[in-house]
Amino acid sequence: MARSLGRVFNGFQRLGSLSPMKAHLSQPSATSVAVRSTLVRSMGLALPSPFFSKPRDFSLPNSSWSSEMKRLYEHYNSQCEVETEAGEKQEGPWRRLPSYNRLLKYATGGVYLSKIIQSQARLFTRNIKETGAAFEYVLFVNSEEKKCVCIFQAGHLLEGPPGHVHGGAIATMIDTVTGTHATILSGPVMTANLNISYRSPIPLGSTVLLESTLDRKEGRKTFITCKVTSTDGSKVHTETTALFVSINIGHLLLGG
Ligand SMILES: CCCCC/C=C\C/C=C\C/C=C\C/C=C\CCCC(=O)SCCNC(=O)CCNC(=O)[C@H](O)C(C)(C)COP(=O)(O)OP(=O)(O)OC[C@H]1O[C@@H](n2cnc3c(N)ncnc32)[C@H](O)[C@@H]1OP(=O)(O)O
Repeated sequence: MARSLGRVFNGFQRLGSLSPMKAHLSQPSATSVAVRSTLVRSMGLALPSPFFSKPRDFSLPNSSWSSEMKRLYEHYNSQCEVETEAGEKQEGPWRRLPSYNRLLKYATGGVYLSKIIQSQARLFTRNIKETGAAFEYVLFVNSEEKKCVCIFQAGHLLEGPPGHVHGGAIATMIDTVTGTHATILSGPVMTANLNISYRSPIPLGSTVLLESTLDRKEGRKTFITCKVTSTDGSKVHTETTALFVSINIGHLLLGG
């Protein structure tokens, strides 16, 4: 079981460090086949087959996305693959992270894992089916700069103060972005501390940017900072420092 979960996190880390072009399009060297099959097993990146249905990737554009959300998506997505002077395509500085409503649902594994699969659990930010109603977001990672950006459109079900986004929903997105970033940087982690300063309210329905940056690593501890701003950067909504502690995944699930 722990080994299966390890594969999930390894797949996640590889998404942060390997080119999707390399993983999916290059000649099938032994390494790329191994990487690809790990990703397929652990992250549900399966190709259509009679035996598996393809999971929904929630981070792709849908009709609820505002023009600003789409514009920013295109801005980062266009930097995931760039063209050389010779006209060849190669990986760019950014990579889009796919997003599913269950981290473990598409992993294979032993008896203990199948019990988890049978449960009704869903990722908190991806459990509302109506598009645009709650958390619409997409993450891009820049391994070179050790940065992660998230374009987030807050739907009408996230209301806190009238007409504005609930502070807990904002914290959820900060935890999601910094937690994902820390996992890419350090493997399996748990949030130990989130320290959020709320500077200005976020209007409901608006699109904002979350920028997560590695501050430093000290042993098992990964320190990350995160800023939420308006999309033009002129308004700061929140400033956060976050601490993630590396864990043994088997220890977490067995409660030992
Ligand atoms: C299934 C895996 C879960 C992780 C998932 C994360 C990301 C997944 C990635 C992608 C998936 C997609 C989306 C993800 C979405 C959201 C991510 C959400 C992540 C969470 O939402 S997760 C839930 C909330 N989270 C908790 O439920 C944690 C409860 N907690 C504990 O489980 C323990 O508390 C733990 C493990 C944190 C540490 O326990 P431990 O026994 O392993 O280590 P220990 O206590 O010895 O601390 C070691 C060193 O950290 C320092 N330290 C510890 N805590 C500190 C604090 N608060 N402030 C300052 N320093 C602290 C110590 O001072 C020491 O420092 P030093 O070594 O220098 O002495």
